[in-house]
Amino acid sequence: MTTTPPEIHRGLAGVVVDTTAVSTVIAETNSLTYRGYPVQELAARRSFEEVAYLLWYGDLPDATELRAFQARERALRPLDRTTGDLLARLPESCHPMDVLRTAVSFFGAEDPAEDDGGTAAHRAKSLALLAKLPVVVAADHRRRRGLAPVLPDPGLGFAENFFHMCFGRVPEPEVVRCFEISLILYAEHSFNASTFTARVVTSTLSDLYSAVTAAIGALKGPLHGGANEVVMRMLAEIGDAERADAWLAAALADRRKIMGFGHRVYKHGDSRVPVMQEATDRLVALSDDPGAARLAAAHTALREAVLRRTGIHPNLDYPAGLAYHLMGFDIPAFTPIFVMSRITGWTAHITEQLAHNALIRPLGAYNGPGQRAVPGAA
Ligand SMILES: CC(=O)SCCNC(=O)CCNC(=O)[C@H](O)C(C)(C)COP(=O)(O)OP(=O)(O)OC[C@H]1O[C@@H](n2cnc3c(N)ncnc32)[C@H](O)[C@@H]1OP(=O)(O)O
Ligand SMILES: O=C([O-])CC(=O)C(=O)O
Repeated sequence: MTTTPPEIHRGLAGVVVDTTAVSTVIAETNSLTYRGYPVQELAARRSFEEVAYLLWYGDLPDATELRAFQARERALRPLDRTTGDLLARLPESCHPMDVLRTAVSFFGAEDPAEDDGGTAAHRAKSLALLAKLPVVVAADHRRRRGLAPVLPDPGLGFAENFFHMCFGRVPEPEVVRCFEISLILYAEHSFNASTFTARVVTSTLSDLYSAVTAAIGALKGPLHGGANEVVMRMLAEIGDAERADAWLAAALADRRKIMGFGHRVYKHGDSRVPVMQEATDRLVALSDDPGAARLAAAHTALREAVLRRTGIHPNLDYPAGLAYHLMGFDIPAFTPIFVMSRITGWTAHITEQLAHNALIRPLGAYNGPGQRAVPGAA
């Protein structure tokens, strides 16, 4: 009897695995909406806190709802002593994403309601993670510079407070706004690899912390969120616009992937790039660092060269990588900043998965040796 071989979808490319009401990515029109709102309009008119509320509750908050939401987020920021001590013991040789992954796992171990999968419990845990993750990232950023942590300031908004905790000061409002735009653009992107990871873990009825811990692990990889760090290392290596094309030619000849370019869904440009690129251009114009214009020129030259030689467009990590450098953050903090934002999308999907759960368990087509006897067996 002959059987038809199963159709294989490596990397689940093009496979629709479920419905979602959180966001939609329409590759044909390069568009992205969160709960129906175009992300470009949210980035132009709304705060990151409003976008977090939108992703979790399905609609934008009114003024009273926003005030209450902000007050709760600000009150949840401080870390307890045990968490601070644990994180301070991690080796500085580990990547800051390892620190975040450990922190979330520890938050779960400490939470007596860890296994409470109710919507109210999920919302409380999601908000606590939104509030606390920036404190972990900032303390780790300072530790690597040999500096003591700066406590969160409940008088400051989410984006301003992060600068305050990293640098002990808040930069000019335009810089804070560019940062906030990056957080809004990074917040959610449908069934990307890290969100899907969170949904897979949730589908076994495991807890929210386990799902987020796994999602952090997935985001760390350079084919996903880790690319924003590689973008900046690549630009530093290229240095000057004149070297971009030769650098690219050598990288392509080595069959290396150019980080910050290409996308599984968008094949004609990432819907978020124009907004982020504009924000990055504003940062270059604001910068008094003489190196900023040189790096920006190399950034443009590489983008043009990649498009000319391969036809591949940049993704969000390409402008965001340069933007975070211009804001003063150290490269290893770039992907953790992505986590501070994507925690909103991940947790919205975890809640959605749980509300209509089906265990995620695909099939594999076996291509190993045929059945054989174990040596020594009768
Ligand atoms: C926020 C985000 O997570 S956005 C994504 C961030 N990741 C990156 O920037 C990493 C670099 N990019 C890539 O590796 C890829 O574009 C991915 C993984 C993001 C998507 O890739 P896929 O949809 O799986 O496409 P795939 O990797 O098969 O690429 C198709 C072809 O384009 C080429 N290609 C795609 N992206 C790149 C790139 N960045 N540099 C060089 N070539 C590339 C591939 O080599 C492949 O060529 P081939 O058909 O001759 O083998
Ligand atoms: O959608 C993807 O595959 C990756 C991405 O851009 C994101 O997660 O923001």
